[in-house]
Amino acid sequence: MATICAIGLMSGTSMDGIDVAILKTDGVSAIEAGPSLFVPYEAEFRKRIEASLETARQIVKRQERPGELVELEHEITIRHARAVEAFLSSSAGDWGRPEVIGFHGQTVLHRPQAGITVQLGDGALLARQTGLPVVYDMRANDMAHGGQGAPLVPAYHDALARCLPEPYAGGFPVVFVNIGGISNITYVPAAGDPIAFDTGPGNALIDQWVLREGGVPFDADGAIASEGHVVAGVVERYMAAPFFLKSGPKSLDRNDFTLALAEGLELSDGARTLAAVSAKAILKATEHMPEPPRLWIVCGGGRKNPHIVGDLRTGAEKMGATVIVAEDAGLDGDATEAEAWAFLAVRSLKGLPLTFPTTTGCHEAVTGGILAQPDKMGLPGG
Ligand SMILES: Nc1ncnc2c1ncn2[C@@H]1O[C@H](COP(=O)(O)OP(=O)(O)OP(=O)(O)O)[C@@H](O)[C@H]1O
Ligand SMILES: CC(=O)N[C@H]1[C@@H]2OC[C@@H](O2)[C@@H](O)[C@@H]1O[C@H](C)C(=O)O
Repeated sequence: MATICAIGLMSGTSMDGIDVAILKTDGVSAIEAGPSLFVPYEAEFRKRIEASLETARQIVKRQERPGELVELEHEITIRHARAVEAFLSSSAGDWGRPEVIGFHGQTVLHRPQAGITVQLGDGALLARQTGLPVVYDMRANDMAHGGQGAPLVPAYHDALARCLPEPYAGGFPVVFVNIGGISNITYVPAAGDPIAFDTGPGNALIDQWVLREGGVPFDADGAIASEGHVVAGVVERYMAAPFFLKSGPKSLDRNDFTLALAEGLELSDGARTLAAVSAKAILKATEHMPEPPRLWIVCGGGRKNPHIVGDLRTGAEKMGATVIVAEDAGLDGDATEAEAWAFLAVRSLKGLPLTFPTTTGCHEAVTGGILAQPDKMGLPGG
């Protein structure tokens, strides 16, 4: 199958900025990842997005944009356009001529039970601004087919798991863990569709905690947590949530877990305890896997928190597994999600499924996304 050069854009639940990546892929097994770029949001803008989550709770129909959401969507889109511009004027510009952009946007509401998921991002505007075709709104069709609308990265994780370098090649079952604001896993068996679901809070609670208690946006390299101890009772209270008993498919809204159960802890104990919660939530996912995984590959910003990774490694090794970070397998753990959006855009153009009954609970494997051309709009392939 022909390969296509695609840009992927992700602004995740951590709301810390825009990840940009570029990929040459056939959307199936050929994957050549190029450079990537992270364009951070300044604290003020992150606060605006965070505040908008409250406003977004009023949304009943997913096209609605109450209050400040109209302006915010415009600004988020323009910021993505500038990010693409900056990316293409760097060395990435010489890497390949992009034929399409996969645009995630910013999730401000995700209520799978009510069949609604809202990502702020105006694909048509991005196409006009960049002069490139844009595939966006990739979660909606999955939901329209009975799926959770998340996670979508599994199709990419599955493809990556099938082309791992030595000594990791063929070590199935492989589990990819993405520790973003929320964490999610993809279980890749030797044969058959991947199994995926959100596993619980990733960095979002830690970020909220250290911002509120310590005035910093995240616990860089787990330094704050290094001064603290795990308060086991608090971990247990978080782990008592009914969410953990459910098997997949399941997905979370950023606000499904809050700091309420950590109230009263001292700053460093809170950071350490919430890191323990993140790791425990990921390990808990093994109860919903057909077999214990042999290899865990950790992606996302949380792989830089040594407490989350350390606790995960301790628990996984007890189950006979090896835990590595994306870089150990020659991958870029900061860019995996953005690369995934490039990969999914190519799949969308080719009419290939983005999601499967085992990843989101959709009734059948379905494609998705809307294609916006710089000068017209239509469905991919149309
Ligand atoms: N050096 C670091 N040490 C500890 N944590 C870090 C470090 N760098 C980033 N992080 C954490 O990673 C988070 C960003 O992760 P990531 O970019 O994977 O999130 P995201 O794109 O919002 O993901 P998702 O959509 O999966 O929720 C930051 O908010 C921070 O908590
Ligand atoms: C609705 C939404 O934006 N969900 C995000 C979020 O962040 C992590 C987890 O929760 C995952 O379900 C998803 O993102 C990744 C990229 C996904 O769809 O695979």
